[in-house]
Amino acid sequence: MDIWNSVAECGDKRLQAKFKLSMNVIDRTLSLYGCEEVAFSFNGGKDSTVLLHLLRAGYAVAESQIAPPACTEDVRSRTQHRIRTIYFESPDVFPEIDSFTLDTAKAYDLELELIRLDFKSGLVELQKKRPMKAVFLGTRIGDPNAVGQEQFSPSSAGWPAFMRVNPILDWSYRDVWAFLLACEVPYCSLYDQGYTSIGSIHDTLPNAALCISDSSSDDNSAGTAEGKKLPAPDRKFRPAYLLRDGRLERAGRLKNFASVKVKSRDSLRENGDINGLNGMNGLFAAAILVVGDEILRGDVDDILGMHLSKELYSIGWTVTRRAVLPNDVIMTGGVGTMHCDVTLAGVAKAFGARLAPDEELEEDLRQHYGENCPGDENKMARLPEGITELLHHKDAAVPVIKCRNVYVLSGVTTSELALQWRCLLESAKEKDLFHVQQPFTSIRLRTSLPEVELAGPLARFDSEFPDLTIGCYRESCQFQAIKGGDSRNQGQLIISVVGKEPSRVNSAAKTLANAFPEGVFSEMSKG
Ligand SMILES: Cc1cc2nc3c(=O)[nH]c(=O)nc-3n(C[C@H](O)[C@H](O)[C@H](O)COP(=O)(O)O)c2cc1C
Ligand SMILES: Nc1ncnc2c1ncn2[C@@H]1O[C@H](COP(=O)(O)OP(=O)(O)OP(=O)(O)O)[C@@H](O)[C@H]1O
Ligand SMILES: [Mg+2]
Repeated sequence: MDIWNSVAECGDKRLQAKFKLSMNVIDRTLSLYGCEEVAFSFNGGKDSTVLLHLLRAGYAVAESQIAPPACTEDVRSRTQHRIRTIYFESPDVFPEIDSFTLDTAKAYDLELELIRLDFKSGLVELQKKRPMKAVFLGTRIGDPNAVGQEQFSPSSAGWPAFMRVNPILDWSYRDVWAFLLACEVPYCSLYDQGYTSIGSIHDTLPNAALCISDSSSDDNSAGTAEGKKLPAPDRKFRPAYLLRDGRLERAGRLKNFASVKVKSRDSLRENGDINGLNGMNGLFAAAILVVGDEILRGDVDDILGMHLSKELYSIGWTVTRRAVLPNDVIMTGGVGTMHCDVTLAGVAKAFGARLAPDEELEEDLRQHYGENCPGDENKMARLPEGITELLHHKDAAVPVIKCRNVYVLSGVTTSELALQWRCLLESAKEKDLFHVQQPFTSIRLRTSLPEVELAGPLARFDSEFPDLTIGCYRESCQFQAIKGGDSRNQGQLIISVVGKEPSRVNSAAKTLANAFPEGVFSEMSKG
């Protein structure tokens, strides 16, 4: 069956959506540059195999001008252009990959150019001999060299000039296999032997998560590449399409096993490693960003922000800032149906990451919303690439989204927020994300004394108890104003003494009370 029909009939909506977008990229490229001035970079890997078949389908339509599904690849064989294909040969490549590439080129009548130079020098030579305006690549998000790339990315500075076109940039590991299996196209035999991403013979092994004889890999939905045992040569492996957790795709690449680095203080800070940093300097501080025009307008109180402040305070963390931001403060992306799309775009921008579809969150949202999921085109499930972890909890319908040291909570009522907070704390404990600290303790004293009488003694206590935070504010200015009084001199003063050591807090409160006649202060109830 041809590609268009196979995808149309596979019943996989997500794959169909990805396919549509990719075909659009291919169509735009061919319209822009023409078949003559583009090339396909093919190396026999699974990603470039997917791309090959997308290109076959795309060229067929572009050249025949017959709309799918009437236009099949058979029609293409009667059209003029063979797909110009470049393959950089290397002595370090697996023989299976090499022969699959050559056999496939023959089977689909590709116009193959073999290059025996490194990528850069090879491309320089190619541009001299027969220039290309654009090159199709099977780069996908998550590939080390995908960072910063879009579907259309000009070649980097120092490289010959051409457009890198990445039609399957947003495809997940699962999408790749769904496509190859649905279209029943041949792929390199190594993938049936447990290889999930193929580099050179020196850096690639079958994926330990697919090892049959290793009991630790029976459930490959969890765990990371680092720390997994190297597979012994006599072990048997399941095929690549059975890897359930796409995040383990590169677990068989040797660089992964060697990459347990000693973290420097700078790298911890750069990566927002809150555990590491806090552990070193003893500062447990958080900032809260609340997004909502209605709060800025004064229509709604920032109840959620207050709630979170109290929760953080109750686990011994200091809140250094609580900022309320307008919904449109973040200008990149955020075209989804939910305001949290905007928030995540902001987080991505702050960390210099791009938003990419996340199949795990897509699945969560699908389960939560069922058929009514507004994230039809994966818009709601776009997460900052490479820095995001989803924290699932059995009691919460949607996970907390962790982007390095930023936690995105989506609760919109205090009870939803309270539930998410509890789930977050439990996940934090289980995964050792951040530490619950000794809680703060506080005493609040109310007085009718005028400010001038209090100012001197308070300043002295402040320096006498440097480990405590001593504050003073007027009670309920808002209340006075509503009643129509002059709020400046009305309402009692509240003195708050806050610290971690209850004995110190008590002692400060007593010292203060003793400095004035009896009965001047009354202690307020907690809360
Ligand atoms: C057709 C083609 C174009 C490339 N263009 C660039 C480029 O513009 N900038 C760059 O840094 N690397 C470029 N590369 C190199 C790749 O980003 C990457 O280094 C390469 O795929 C090697 O991956 P590996 O080291 O995992 O084998 C290009 C590679 C190919 C095949
Ligand atoms: N030797 C090569 N010759 C031509 N193109 C290449 C070569 N190596 C990489 N590429 C291009 O870079 C893309 C990304 O390579 P990558 O290794 O990530 O994917 P893949 O080889 O297709 O699949 P896998 O991840 O399973 O190895 C390829 O799809 C291909 O377009
Ligand atoms: Mg590869």
